[in-house]
Amino acid sequence: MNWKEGPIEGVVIRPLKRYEDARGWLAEFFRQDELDPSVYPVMGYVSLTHPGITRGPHEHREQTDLFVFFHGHLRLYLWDARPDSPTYSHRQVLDVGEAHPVTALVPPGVVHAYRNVGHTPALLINCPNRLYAGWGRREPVDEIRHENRPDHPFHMD
Ligand SMILES: Cc1cn([C@H]2C[C@H](O)[C@@H](COP(=O)(O)OP(=O)(O)O[C@H]3O[C@H](C)C(=O)[C@H](O)[C@H]3O)O2)c(=O)[nH]c1=O
Repeated sequence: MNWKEGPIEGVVIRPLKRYEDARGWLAEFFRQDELDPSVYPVMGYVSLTHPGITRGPHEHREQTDLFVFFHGHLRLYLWDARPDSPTYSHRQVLDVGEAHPVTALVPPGVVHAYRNVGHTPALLINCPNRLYAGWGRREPVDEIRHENRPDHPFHMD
């Protein structure tokens, strides 16, 4: 697969506005009056990733992720693997975290992964619009874990 660097339709990267004062800082990471109802979060989780570790590449069939990158130094990779997308075969790579705090809205079918390229653990918050394993954790997890496919085309340089 020949990936081309370029924007991916439906991916929205927004800088976090940090309200800083002598006590520290505060930043909003989503508001319903700034989101389409179809992607309103229904849950949230936080994960910590150690230096040098990669999470992904993963993909969802129905779920939209709303990632919040705000702590540590992560390199985010996105691949448009949707054959019917006008930006099919586009790839986006961006460094995010403490120095570049952002939210990243990632639609279903956009493959995503991130690597901790810093020297300290990195935190991530995700507020997806689907419950993990459905209501009461009774459904299959909506996730394709490409890292388990030796021949996957989602290479992170
Ligand atoms: C996501 C999630 C995971 N878990 C449990 C399942 C495992 O026992 C453990 C670690 O989960 P996982 O190995 O899926 O974590 P990652 O590899 O970081 O993947 C997560 O972050 C990447 C970026 C993705 O895109 C995945 O969809 C998301 O699962 O937490 C839960 O209990 N609830 C949850 O909402």
